[in-house]
Amino acid sequence: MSWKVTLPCTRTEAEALKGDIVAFAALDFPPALMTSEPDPAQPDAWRLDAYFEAEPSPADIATLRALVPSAGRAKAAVERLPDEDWLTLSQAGLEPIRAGRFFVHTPAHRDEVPAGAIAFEIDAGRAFGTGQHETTTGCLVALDRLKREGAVFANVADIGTGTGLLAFAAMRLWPAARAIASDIDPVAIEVAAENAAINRVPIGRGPGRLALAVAAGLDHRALAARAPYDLIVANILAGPLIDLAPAFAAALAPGGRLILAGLLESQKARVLAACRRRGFDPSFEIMRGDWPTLVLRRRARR
Ligand SMILES: C[S@@+](CC[C@H](N)C(=O)[O-])C[C@H]1O[C@@H](n2cnc3c(N)ncnc32)[C@H](O)[C@@H]1O
Repeated sequence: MSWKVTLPCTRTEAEALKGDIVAFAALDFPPALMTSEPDPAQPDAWRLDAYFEAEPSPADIATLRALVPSAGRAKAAVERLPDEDWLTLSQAGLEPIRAGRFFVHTPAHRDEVPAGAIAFEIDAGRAFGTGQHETTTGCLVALDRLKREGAVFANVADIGTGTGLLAFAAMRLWPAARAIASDIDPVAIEVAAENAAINRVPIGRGPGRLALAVAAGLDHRALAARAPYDLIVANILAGPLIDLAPAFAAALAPGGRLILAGLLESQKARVLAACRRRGFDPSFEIMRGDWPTLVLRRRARR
């Protein structure tokens, strides 16, 4: 059984909430959230729809209400849905994303892959990373730029992999690399494995293969055993990224690259300072909305 909560909102609010951004960035309870375009007959009637697996509590509704201040005291419509696939519902509105050479789409847009694109079909289901969020597209564009600049990576880690998308992208760009994708959330690793199968990403240990691990940060035997890496990607949040800076420095080879996302522009200086202290120099930055993606290089000497 699933539940749907609907609140009115403005177009600006709806656009800010589109996709999976909210489920990850603002809420501890990740309902599937989507904003709905208005009925053509009522072009100003935008609304926020949030799908829950269990009956939403008054606190859940209050949290949603805070996301759309224009709703004011408008009554939230709470609807109990028949046994539909609420995850499919939540993804139905996701348009494909282009980021660099990448094209990321849900099963509904399988037939729209442009010629020459590096395409991934991502069934986000219970994990973050449909490609809709600026932090994910920022990382995809950063990977694409590194490839265009001639970087070659043979040993890659994607920390906080969610759906697995960034690890898959790195493996398409550097097919001979061995890669490991980890997440603190075991469900994300299940989803990443499912997406690997959908996208024919070989799972395993050797070159050209992807290993998966449930781990907090780099704290896992498999992650330690594979170090030093020449590329680490981590789209998490500013706080954990700062905490992980020493571990990133220890796990990266001199000259190795670090791609960081999940921080807001206002948090960038703190993240950069933590990385500089640990022996990283900034290489370049990709800005998407309020979300910078930082690309850094580990100095030969710290
Ligand atoms: C913003 S999502 C990024 C997903 C995907 N990499 C992308 O770019 O779309 C962050 C992911 O990091 C995971 N995560 C959060 N803290 C973590 C930590 N300390 N170690 C490993 N994974 C973590 C979350 O479970 C979540 O799947």
